[in-house]
Amino acid sequence: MKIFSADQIYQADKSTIKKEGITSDELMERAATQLFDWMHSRLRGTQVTVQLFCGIGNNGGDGLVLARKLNEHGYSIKVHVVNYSDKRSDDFLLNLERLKDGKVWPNFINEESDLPDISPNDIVVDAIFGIGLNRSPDEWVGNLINHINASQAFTLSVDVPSGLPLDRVPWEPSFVVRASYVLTFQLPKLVFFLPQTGVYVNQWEMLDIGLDRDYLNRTQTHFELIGRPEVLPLYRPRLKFSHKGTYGHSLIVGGSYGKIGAVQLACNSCLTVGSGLVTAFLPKCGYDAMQTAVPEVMVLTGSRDRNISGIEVPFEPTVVGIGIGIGQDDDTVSAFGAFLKRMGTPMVIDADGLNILSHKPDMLKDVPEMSVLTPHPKELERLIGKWSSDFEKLEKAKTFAAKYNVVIVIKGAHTITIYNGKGYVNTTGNPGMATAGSGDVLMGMITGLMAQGYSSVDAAIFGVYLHGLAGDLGVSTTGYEALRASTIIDHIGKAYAELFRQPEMEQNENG
Ligand SMILES: NC(=O)C1=CN([C@@H]2O[C@H](COP(=O)(O)OP(=O)(O)OC[C@H]3O[C@@H](n4cnc5c(N)ncnc54)[C@H](O)[C@@H]3O)[C@@H](O)[C@H]2O)[C@@H](O)CC1
Ligand SMILES: Nc1ncnc2c1ncn2[C@@H]1O[C@H](COP(=O)(O)OP(=O)(O)O)[C@@H](O)[C@H]1O
Ligand SMILES: [K+]
Repeated sequence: MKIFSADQIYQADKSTIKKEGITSDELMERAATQLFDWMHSRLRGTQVTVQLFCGIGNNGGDGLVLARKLNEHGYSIKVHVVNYSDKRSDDFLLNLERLKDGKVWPNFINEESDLPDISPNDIVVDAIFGIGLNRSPDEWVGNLINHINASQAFTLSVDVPSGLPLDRVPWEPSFVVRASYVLTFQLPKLVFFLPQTGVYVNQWEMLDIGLDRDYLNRTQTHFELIGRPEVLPLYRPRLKFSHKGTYGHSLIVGGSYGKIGAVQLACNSCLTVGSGLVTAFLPKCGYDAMQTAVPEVMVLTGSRDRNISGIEVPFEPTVVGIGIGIGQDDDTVSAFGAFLKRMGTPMVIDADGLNILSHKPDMLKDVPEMSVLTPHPKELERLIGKWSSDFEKLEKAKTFAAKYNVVIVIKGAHTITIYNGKGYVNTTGNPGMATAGSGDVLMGMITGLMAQGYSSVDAAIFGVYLHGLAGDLGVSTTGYEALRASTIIDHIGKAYAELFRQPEMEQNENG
């Protein structure tokens, strides 16, 4: 699903209004009716006080329409207009009149006003600022936002948490509503998924307000949200008359004394994701452990006991995964550099492989094009330099990926795969996966997918999604703390199955 910018969302609004021949207040009515239906279907008339904080733009207008509908259905409401500007929008003014026609008289909050009491049992509707925010809220508005945050009331934000801009980090982090729930109009917003801005959103949901499909379909975006509908078409089915050669021969190069486990995990996940053959290249000390732990994997060793030197393999691998646990000894670094020079086919490079590239940027020119680099944030920083915000991080990663024609997988909650100026934001995974070795599992999976013929970009996007899904399925049996990297591997098969599971409703309808 595409992730649109604020400007593009305004265009979508305009285009919808023009195409359907409706007025902008009709679109607002439609949007706010969705908000009301969502609340009403959950509250079912419960006598709780709903305090609505409405700005003076269209986000505030949505809040006013919602207030009118709640009032019409007998809910106990208090409406506050946060009077932060004289430039009230037409649809705000129209709906203010309609609210007054229903005998609801809002409380106007100005700079001098006392802050209203909010009980922890109230429901707060936050409709102060929407996607039109373009500078820091004034201090008194920020103080009101702090007051809402301190209330402990359930806070439902309309479209976006107020104070959160769509294209940068907040000017003042404390002047942003911490939303319990965000009901966002139709389209996901990038800020929900970035570490610096996602913290303001606990849960979120999209409400379809019927924006012009043609506009949405034809407009190109810089980011895309990756869910099941996006990964299913990438899946490459196993063919009846295939054999192990059909699914490629992966070479996993890694390990040093005390870090052989990383290679075991990567080889195991590479096999489990479907690579036809897997060979590990290790220092000698890993031989017995590897042969015992994963019998399906073939093992080659270098000449040294405790670390990798001269990487020689007597076959042409379909794809190479390299870097986990290799350390940065001088002879390992030169073996890695020589190997990069020799290999022409795309690789998956992780961990110390990336750290070596950061220390020896000359080697970057030898990285085969279309290789996949899988840094966690620290490794990324070493590679592309420091950034001042998540937005700059993404821009720098895009520039780097374009310069070397590689795919960059920025790991974390909502891993983002960067290629060709675009970012693919993953939706699976959970904090249980913040555990030793889960990155090794991912690198094995991406390698194993490339071995089977997935392109580098598809392997990265599909692999990241499947890895997160396996983690989500794993966590349902172990809980967050006890999830181990091996549990993720144990659930790769179930994750594939889950991709093709019919949703329960469809099953019921069909049977
Ligand atoms: N996108 C859609 O499809 C729809 C959007 N609607 C609503 O419209 C919202 C956008 O409305 P607006 O464009 O009126 O913008 P907002 O309601 O977010 O903000 C109102 C105005 O305040 C001004 N402003 C920005 N930052 C400020 C600050 N720090 N202090 C004081 N004033 C500031 C700006 O001029 C801005 O236009 C959306 O978030 C959504 O809630 C819905 O009504 C209908 C459909
Ligand atoms: N909070 C989180 N939510 C979702 N996924 C996470 C979270 N923390 C880590 N992960 C995932 O776990 C993996 C961790 O990789 P990495 O840091 O390289 O671990 P290691 O080096 O121990 O193998 C990445 O795929 C990352 O996306
Ligand atoms: K809001």
